[in-house]
Amino acid sequence: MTDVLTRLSETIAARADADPDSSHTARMLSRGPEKCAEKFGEEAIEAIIEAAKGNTDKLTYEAADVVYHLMVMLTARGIAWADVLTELERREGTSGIAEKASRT
Ligand SMILES: N=c1c2ncn([C@@H]3O[C@H](COP(=O)(O)OP(=O)(O)OP(=O)(O)O)[C@@H](O)[C@H]3O)c2ncn1[C@@H]1O[C@H](COP(=O)(O)O)[C@@H](O)[C@H]1O
Repeated sequence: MTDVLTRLSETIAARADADPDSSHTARMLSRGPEKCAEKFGEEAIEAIIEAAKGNTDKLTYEAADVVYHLMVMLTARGIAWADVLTELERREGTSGIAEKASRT
């Protein structure tokens, strides 16, 4: 059984050729990668505001918007969700503190 994020990434990829009048994803992708990046930034700021306020219900809702728009932005730049998962897997088990120390 595929997880919801993988299913969502597949839906977004499939919407690339869809009608922008009936698909929000197709509309975003038709506007180009810069607009997709701008929209991701707007959604991230909305999530930041709710996090700062401590409004947990709204933060959960905004977080879902952020994830969706992150995936749309990645798709607009031709990056597969599977590649992001591969990068996360590569990092698994490595502390961020240890990783940062190894850079210096
Ligand atoms: N997860 C989402 C999702 N999250 C948010 N949104 C849409 O993102 C839009 C954000 O609204 P805003 O008012 O902020 O932005 P906007 O209407 O584009 O306005 P502008 O910023 O362009 O002026 C809304 O229309 C939301 O419905 C999403 N649209 C689609 N999905 C998923 O994508 C699938 C495919 O959707 P379609 O591509 O629309 O078929 C759906 O089945 C869902 O699983």
